Amino acid sequence: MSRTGQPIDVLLAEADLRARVAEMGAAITRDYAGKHLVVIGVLKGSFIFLADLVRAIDLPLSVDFIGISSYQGTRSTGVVQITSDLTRPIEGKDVLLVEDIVDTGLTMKYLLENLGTRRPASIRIAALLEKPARAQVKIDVHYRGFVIGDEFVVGYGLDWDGKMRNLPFVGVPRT
Ligand SMILES: O=P(O)(O)OC[C@H]1O[C@H](OP(=O)(O)OP(=O)(O)O)[C@H](O)[C@@H]1O
Ligand code: HPA
Ligand SMILES: [Mg+2]
Repeated sequence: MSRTGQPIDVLLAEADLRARVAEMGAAITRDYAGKHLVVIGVLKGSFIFLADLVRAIDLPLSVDFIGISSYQGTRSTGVVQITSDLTRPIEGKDVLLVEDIVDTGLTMKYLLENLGTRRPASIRIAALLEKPARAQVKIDVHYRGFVIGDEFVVGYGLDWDGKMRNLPFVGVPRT
């Protein structure tokens, strides 16, 4: 395949992603009716999911991003770092944190603790994927796209060493 340089087995096709993101957007629209949401994308992995999800939410909202990094290749270093911070305070705001994947849960644990100290009115997580087999901490994912197995996945924002984020589907590189 030209975008990857190696074969990828499709796990979630474009149509599966589109349908599930529409459902998630509808649920969020219902739950936050009458409120103004602050949608926070966790960079870089969330950027494609976030772009599709916000277009499925029929509410007034703002978007901000926080840059986080902990993975090298296919492994979590366990050390979570903020590489770029939010541009606005979230005190008193209803925050929806948007992630591509909750894997060990360490990134989300760190973010919930860090953002929690900024005193938002509420904070929930929308994650496209959750990998419970690898969880090291319990994270309450309020809006979950798909539960997947223990495989390392790429595409739709998810990378392998910085590459393959631009695949329009979620797949598993053949090893
Ligand atoms: O639950 P965890 O085991 O912490 O893994 C999940 C996090 O790891 C990935 O980000 P990464 O640190 O690779 O940065 P990226 O989003 O820029 O790819 C992914 O996008 C999540 O943010
Ligand atoms: O399965 C994964 N793929 C890409 N990035 C990731 N970050 C945590 N888990 C994954
Ligand atoms: Mg990554």
